Amino acid sequence: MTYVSFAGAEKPLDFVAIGRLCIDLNANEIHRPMEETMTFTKYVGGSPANITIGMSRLGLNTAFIGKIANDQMGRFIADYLRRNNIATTNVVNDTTGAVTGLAFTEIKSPTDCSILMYRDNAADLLLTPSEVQESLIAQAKVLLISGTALAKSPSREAVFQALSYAKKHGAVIVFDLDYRPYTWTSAEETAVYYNLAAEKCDIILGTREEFDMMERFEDNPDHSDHITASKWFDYSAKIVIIKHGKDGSIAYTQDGVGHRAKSFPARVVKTFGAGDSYAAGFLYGVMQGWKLEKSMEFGSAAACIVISSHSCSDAMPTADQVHDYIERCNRGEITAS
Ligand SMILES: Nc1ncnc2c1ncn2[C@@H]1O[C@H](COP(=O)(O)OP(=O)(O)O)[C@@H](O)[C@H]1O
Ligand SMILES: O=C(O)C[C@@H](O)[C@H](O)C(=O)COP(=O)(O)O
Repeated sequence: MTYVSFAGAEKPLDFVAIGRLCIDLNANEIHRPMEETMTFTKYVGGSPANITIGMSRLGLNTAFIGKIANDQMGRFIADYLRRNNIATTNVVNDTTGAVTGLAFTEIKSPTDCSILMYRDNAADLLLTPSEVQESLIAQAKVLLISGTALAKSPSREAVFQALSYAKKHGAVIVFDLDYRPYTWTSAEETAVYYNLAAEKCDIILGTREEFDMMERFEDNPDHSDHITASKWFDYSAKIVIIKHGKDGSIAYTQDGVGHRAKSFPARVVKTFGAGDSYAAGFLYGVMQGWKLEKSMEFGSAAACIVISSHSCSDAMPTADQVHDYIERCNRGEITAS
């Protein structure tokens, strides 16, 4: 059964995301704390950027809407996007001297990872509503928004502007909750804006903890996934996915059915990047018209490939790599670390 309908060939662009374009600096010396880490490898980062890179690797026609610093880091990001066939016509250069957000990652063990973010005066949060190109969104089958871009004005208003263009032109709207507490000033403000945005979205993806944050004004004492998902079907949602890390994920649909996916075994290097690769793999599957379970399985396998690698963006797999991973797991050739 198809739960979401995507526009056909009349829309030339499969996927556009709005939000942050940043730099990941991933620790080279793994299995030690940040204090003892001396060298890092630079990659393009930022959750919506990673998802877009993932969609492009999977063969979809993609574009990005964002703002980059007018410096070497900004140029590195724009160049990387172009080399990955992501249209940058709506990637705007900052003119105020803002900088590129940095994410230093600490890899203490395969299960104990953290991120140290440098986000003061970050260019991505300065995108304005008037810089969002309606003509680009009009061509897109899917618009993906990410919660972190709602943390501050004017990026917050830019996202709401993009949402109204997407509604006007019939794009399927995907919300990856992508909650990063350090970007926000208060838990109340966070919940208010997340809920306002989620009302407008067709597909909502988040972890149990992210949905808990949104439910701070509501009654869900047992953290029930079913209760969480049900609320959104009174608005625009067709699919609500709650991710549970290694324990898999569950997708609810408007008919009240919960579709479950287990995770695959993985030789985990680090845990971050799982959600972004899962989102790319899942959305790719749904856009191919696959059943939800198969799309979720594909996302789960894509996640395993990324968490078994050093980077997030650069490790995003092709469709052949994901299919191959699933086959190898089914043959029992891959076991968990
Ligand atoms: N340790 C793991 N082993 C195998 N798969 C994992 C592991 N952690 C996450 N995944 C896969 O990635 C998906 C998303 O991971 P999750 O940690 O829930 O999201 P996020 O990275 O957004 O916090 C999971 O549903 C699962 O399929
Ligand atoms: O989103 C960021 O700014 C950092 C990412 O590039 C980073 O690699 C990461 O945290 C990925 O997050 P996840 O997929 O939600 O685990």
